[in-house]
Amino acid sequence: MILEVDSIELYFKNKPILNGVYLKGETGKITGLLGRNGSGKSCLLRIIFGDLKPKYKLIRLNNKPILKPLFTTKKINYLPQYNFITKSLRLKTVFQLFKVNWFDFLIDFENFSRYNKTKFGNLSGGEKPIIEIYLILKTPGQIILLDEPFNGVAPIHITKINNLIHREKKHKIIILTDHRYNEVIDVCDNLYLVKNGCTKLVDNLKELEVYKYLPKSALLTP
Ligand SMILES: Nc1ncnc2c1ncn2[C@@H]1O[C@H](COP(=O)(O)OP(=O)(O)OP(=O)(O)O)[C@@H](O)[C@H]1O
Repeated sequence: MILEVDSIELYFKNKPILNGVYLKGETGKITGLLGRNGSGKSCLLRIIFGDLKPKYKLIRLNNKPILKPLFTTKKINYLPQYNFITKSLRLKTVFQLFKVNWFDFLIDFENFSRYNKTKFGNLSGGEKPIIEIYLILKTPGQIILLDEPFNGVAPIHITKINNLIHREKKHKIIILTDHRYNEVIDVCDNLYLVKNGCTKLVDNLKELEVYKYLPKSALLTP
């Protein structure tokens, strides 16, 4: 499946945020969005999900225009920047509600086994997104949007999440954004830079410095 987002124009009051954005995601590929704070990455994900209505947008799936919000089609799962799981629910109940296997989760994240009766709200700031990312990736849906999945997550768990994303991408379109650019570069097949309201497909990582998203010499040398 191919998802294309085209000609997005978004304003808040009269302030232009996005203007002429194009983005493409494909099954089997992970697409990354990089950009400075406030460049419009989260807005773009919300426009794709369908809960933010821009002045103009074109969204196509396999070349066919999609006119209703994608979230109404059950094809798409979205990880927002805020925690979306009810704090008072115990983890085992959360997994039951999402119809995701708790014991499969423990194969990847064995140190959560002690938490099966713990309430979601009692997890640490970095543990909560691990649960939410896992559920978003494992719930049926062919398009996955992840807004800052690595935020607050320890490096060892980022590696596990990246492995999981790699496994899931075989039958999904995955689009993610995060400021941990090394991790984004590492996991993504395609990268876009969001700048001045537009997207630029990044052909060469050096462009991230040229377009002043990264300071000079920030890229890790092999
Ligand atoms: N509901 C809103 N009303 C007015 N302005 C908004 C609203 N939501 C977002 N904005 C503005 O739109 C711009 C883009 O916001 P967005 O959250 O998409 O940025 P971002 O690239 O995701 O930033 P960050 O990397 O800091 O999360 C910002 O200038 C923000 O202040």
